[in-house]
Amino acid sequence: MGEAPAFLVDDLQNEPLNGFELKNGTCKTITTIGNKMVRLYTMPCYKVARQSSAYNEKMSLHLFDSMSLVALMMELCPLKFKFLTVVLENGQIHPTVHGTKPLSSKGHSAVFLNDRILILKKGAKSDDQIWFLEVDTQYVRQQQKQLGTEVVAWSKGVIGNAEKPVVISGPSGVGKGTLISMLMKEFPSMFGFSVSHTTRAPRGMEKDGVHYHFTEKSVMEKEIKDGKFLEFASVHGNLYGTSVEAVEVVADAGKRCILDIDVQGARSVRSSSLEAVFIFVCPPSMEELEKRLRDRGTETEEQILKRLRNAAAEIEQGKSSNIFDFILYNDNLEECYEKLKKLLGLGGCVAATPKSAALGEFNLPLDHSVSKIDDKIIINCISSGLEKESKNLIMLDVSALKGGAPGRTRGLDFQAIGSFSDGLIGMERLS
Ligand SMILES: Nc1nc2c(ncn2[C@@H]2O[C@H](COP(=O)(O)OP(=O)(O)O)[C@@H](O)[C@H]2O)c(=O)[nH]1
Ligand SMILES: Nc1ncnc2c1ncn2[C@@H]1O[C@H](COP(=O)(O)OP(=O)(O)O)[C@@H](O)[C@H]1O
Repeated sequence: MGEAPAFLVDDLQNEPLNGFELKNGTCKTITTIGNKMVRLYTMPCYKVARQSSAYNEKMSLHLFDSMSLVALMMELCPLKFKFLTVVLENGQIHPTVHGTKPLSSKGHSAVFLNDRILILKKGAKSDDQIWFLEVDTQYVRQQQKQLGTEVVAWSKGVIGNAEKPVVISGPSGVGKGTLISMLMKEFPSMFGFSVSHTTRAPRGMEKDGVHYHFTEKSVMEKEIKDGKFLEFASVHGNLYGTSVEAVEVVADAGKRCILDIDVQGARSVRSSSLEAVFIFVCPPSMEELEKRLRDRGTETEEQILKRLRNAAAEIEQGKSSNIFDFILYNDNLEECYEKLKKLLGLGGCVAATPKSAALGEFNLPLDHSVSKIDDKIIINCISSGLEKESKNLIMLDVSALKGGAPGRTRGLDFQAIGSFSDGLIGMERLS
């Protein structure tokens, strides 16, 4: 994060170009988005001789196209290449770049989609082929307003949709962790836990990367500034937060994500673009809550008292705010668990199989051309056989995009719509 992207943004008045222009074999893709002109540079077969002795062995001479070149230059010598900056009006600025940028590829095609650019990486693996560079989306505009700088944001494109994540909140000691563990144990292939970051110290049995990502306050604050977090809050004197990646990796694995976060975090998620189911867990009484906290034996007396003080306010907010879709009373554990399953649609004996969010097999060959008709991107894949050249047409539907930067852009759909060779178009060759 924080690097400048591989394009220039010019003032429109300098070169009034409307719409989208993709010049095959030339060095750039030009498009206008909002009040910016975006040029995506491609430099096929650009020769890079490594100067730095530290890298001599690994990469003395390479042929790079734009994306691999850019990826490497940003990593190895970011200051030397001015084209890795955004130019606005008369001045140059380095935009804040959110999201994870694509790694190197053998080339790319780009398609303009009003507020963002769709990038198809050539020869990449099926789960790494489709990327979006957001230039004027709601997320980008929000971030620009907040940060007071130009912002662009990367997100990876994913075929299909993920199931709505489940946000579970409630006071400390109410039984959230216990209920979540039961769910994950009974439905291991269906649910995945969003591993939060926290600045609190690990408890005896807690493992870094499993229960939490234990981190330093200064590190977490920097990552929050870089846009890595979906939400964060100060809870019981420590910083807690859900990284964008923590939720996306669960959905990438085709699982439904469960978030155990406090009421402030739930409120932030509610007002974010992430659609989720919100559940608040209440104790049967404050006395029972205190008993559970004390019996758990993981906190000092001071910490217990702090958690109990915060509990009353949390319960009031949980019940009265319109953040939560459901309120569950955790009196008898088994009964509460059954209710939880029911409201997640798991009431019957057989649990529904989650829809896999993983990418289907979609291999974009090096040789292809791209065109756009409304919300459909038509990719014309050309492959040369022994005797003749054949072409396959793939349609990528971008009409139902969901999510987006700085995480994943979901809701993509693709279909093979035909093939043609010898000038005949159709699913079958006519004889
Ligand atoms: N906002 C927010 N709250 C979190 C996150 N992770 C955990 N929490 C909340 O922080 C509070 C304290 O969590 P923890 O220290 O594990 O204690 P416990 O709830 O007593 O087990 C709980 O209310 C959690 O739901 C997070 O990523 N974001
Ligand atoms: N319904 C229940 N009845 C009695 N004890 C419970 C119940 N639910 C959870 N507990 C116990 O209460 C303690 C706190 O539960 P935990 O899941 O750690 O809470 P939280 O994650 O909300 O802080 C644990 O020792 C757990 O075994």
